Amino acid sequence: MNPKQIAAEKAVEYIQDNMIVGLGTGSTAYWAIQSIGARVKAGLRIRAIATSVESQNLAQELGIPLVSFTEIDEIDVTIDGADEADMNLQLIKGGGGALLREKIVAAASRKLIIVVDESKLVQQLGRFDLPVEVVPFGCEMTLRKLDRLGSTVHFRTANGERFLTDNGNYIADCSFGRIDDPGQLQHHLNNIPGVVDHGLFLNMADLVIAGYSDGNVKEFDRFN
Ligand SMILES: O=C(CO)[C@H](O)[C@H](O)COP(=O)(O)O
Repeated sequence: MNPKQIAAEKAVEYIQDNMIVGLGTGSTAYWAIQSIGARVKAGLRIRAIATSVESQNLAQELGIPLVSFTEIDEIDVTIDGADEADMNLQLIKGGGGALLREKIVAAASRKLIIVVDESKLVQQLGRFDLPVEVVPFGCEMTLRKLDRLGSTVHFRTANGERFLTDNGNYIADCSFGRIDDPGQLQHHLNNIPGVVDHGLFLNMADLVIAGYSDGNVKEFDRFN
């Protein structure tokens, strides 16, 4: 079994009948959705809310009942991936471009479980370029402001075009190098008009579950 699948299947053990479940996005969350789908088929009764069109489509294909925020105001548990997780459970997310919906869902969740393979565990955030979602209007100006924060920035592309998020925005991938003070960077990013949100998920994760290539799985919580 691959390490992403090992971590994802461990996380799905936390799901119980009658829960509202947040479905993450990406190749690790994919395995969690597959495993939830199998449990639903076997009789598990849950309702889910997806963080992207891609995950929503997959959930529908697997027969997982979906809800929207008009019907609920709290999510019991969300299982999502990450691009980096440090030992304080601070994260970089957004490699798949779904960071805005992921953050809305994470912020509405009583428990956020992050599933990764061992390569995502880092001493310090910053090796992975930080994805920042920006509104198309004035985006060149917004890019300059991101650049002035000390990053090397470029717009993400897909098939030769600027990548568009599910919300119709662009992603600026920002290389800051080692991020010594994620809280301060978050503060600066939140103050740039045109920045919708960014991939720093600080003090949000309750548990990180890491899968290893030797078949092991480890759980890290806030107090490790
Ligand atoms: O934040 C994300 C999508 O926006 C993903 O969770 C993150 O990029 C990890 O993806 P993967 O599990 O495919 O490595």
